[in-house]
Amino acid sequence: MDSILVTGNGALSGQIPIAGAKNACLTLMPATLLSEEPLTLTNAPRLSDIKTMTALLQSLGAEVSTLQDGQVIAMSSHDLTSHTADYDIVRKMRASNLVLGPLLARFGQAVVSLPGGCAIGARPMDLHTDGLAALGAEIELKDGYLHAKAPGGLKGAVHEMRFASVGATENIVMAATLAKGTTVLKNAAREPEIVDLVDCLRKMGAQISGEGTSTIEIQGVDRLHGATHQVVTDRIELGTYMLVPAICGGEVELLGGRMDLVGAFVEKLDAAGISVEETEKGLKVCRRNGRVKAVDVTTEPFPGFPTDLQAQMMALLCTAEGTSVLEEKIFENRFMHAPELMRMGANIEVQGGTATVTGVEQLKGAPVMATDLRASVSLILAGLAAEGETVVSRVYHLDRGYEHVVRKLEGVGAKIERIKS
Ligand SMILES: CC(=O)N[C@H]1[C@@H](OP(=O)(O)OP(=O)(O)OC[C@H]2O[C@@H](n3ccc(=O)[nH]c3=O)[C@H](O)[C@@H]2O)O[C@H](CO)[C@@H](O)[C@@H]1O
Ligand SMILES: C=C(OP(=O)(O)O)C(=O)O
Repeated sequence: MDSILVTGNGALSGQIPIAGAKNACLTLMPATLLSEEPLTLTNAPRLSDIKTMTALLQSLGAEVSTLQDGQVIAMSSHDLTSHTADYDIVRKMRASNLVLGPLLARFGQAVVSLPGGCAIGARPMDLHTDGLAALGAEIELKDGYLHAKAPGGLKGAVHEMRFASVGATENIVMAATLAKGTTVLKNAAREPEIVDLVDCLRKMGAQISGEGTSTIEIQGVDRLHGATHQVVTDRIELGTYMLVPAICGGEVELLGGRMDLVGAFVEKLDAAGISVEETEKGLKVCRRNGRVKAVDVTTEPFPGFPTDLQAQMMALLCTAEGTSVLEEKIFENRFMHAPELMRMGANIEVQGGTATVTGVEQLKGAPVMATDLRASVSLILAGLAAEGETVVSRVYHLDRGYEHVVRKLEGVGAKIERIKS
């Protein structure tokens, strides 16, 4: 298994291009199942998760090809040969469950493995199935698989979710595009990836309003057609690289960065003494003066502070002046990076969903292990700021969500290399 060697190298400056969003692309790809005409995505990120979704769609009989070094994904679901998302694929990647809504809507049947849990916590699907049942689907659990059918087609309904789940919103909205009549989804998720999905569905002929708010209304149509759509900027990759000058010093411009994607995160950076400025090409970030200040952070659904940036923010706060309290409210087990950061000299106490971080003057390089996607990049950030060498093992987690991480960080002066095993 490959590892990454990082050697602390002081302040880092330059530009980093930001890719299309993994979490948007992984919901846009299953949208191809809603139409027999081709769907083309541009600005796709080059990630192993995208390859996993490609394999899943191909296992259903869809044609998927990647062009322009993986940045364009051309898909066609004219004839499908299967309606089953196999456990072997779903257990690798929870986003596989996003084929449920589209398959059910267009074919009236779907068999999708439950994802089970992962390193960060449980990944239940009750909110997805409750919403689809409200649209008339009959769903039962057999052998670890959800067997869903809607022989007479789905019917629009008013449905309120008890929690604004991103995945459930995506499945329900996609299913409702082909349902008979109007669906009103209340307490819907407001994440930019939902807005991007709705933009794409609208290009395919769907009639939807209210995306980006808590109430989304979908007027079902008989069929959707082909479209071409550009994947929105990855706000999590953006936030991650915004932390490079914050933790190391220097000034970095994030090409393609947008303030509206990272509002709550920028507020916390500002309180910590980091300046973020809009430029013609994106966002420019640098430390205002001296050491970063401690700040308290609570993860929340959008527009709150994202759970997917909590591990990276913790790496920064390990070096801050004072004590910060981080509360993780989305996933019950998302502090696996804390003990690894402590191997680098960080002072962190974890109790349940709360981590108390008292900043230290200097982190020290160490061999550490990535336990999940965002944990792995938090260890790289810590390694960039640490004295000496840090070796991050199990980097296959990183490949799920960060394209060309070595090249991007070398571009701003980091000493980083991938060690092939
Ligand atoms: C609200 C939130 O921050 N969602 C994040 C979540 O999306 P993802 O779609 O994976 O998860 P959800 O938005 O559904 O929310 C997660 C929370 O809801 C609970 N839950 C979810 C579905 C369900 O049917 N029943 C249920 O109880 C989960 O146990 C968890 O506590 O992970 C993605 C990858 O990290 C992030 O990009 C999303 O921003
Ligand atoms: C945890 C993540 O992804 P997934 O939900 O696909 O596991 C993530 O993007 O940080």
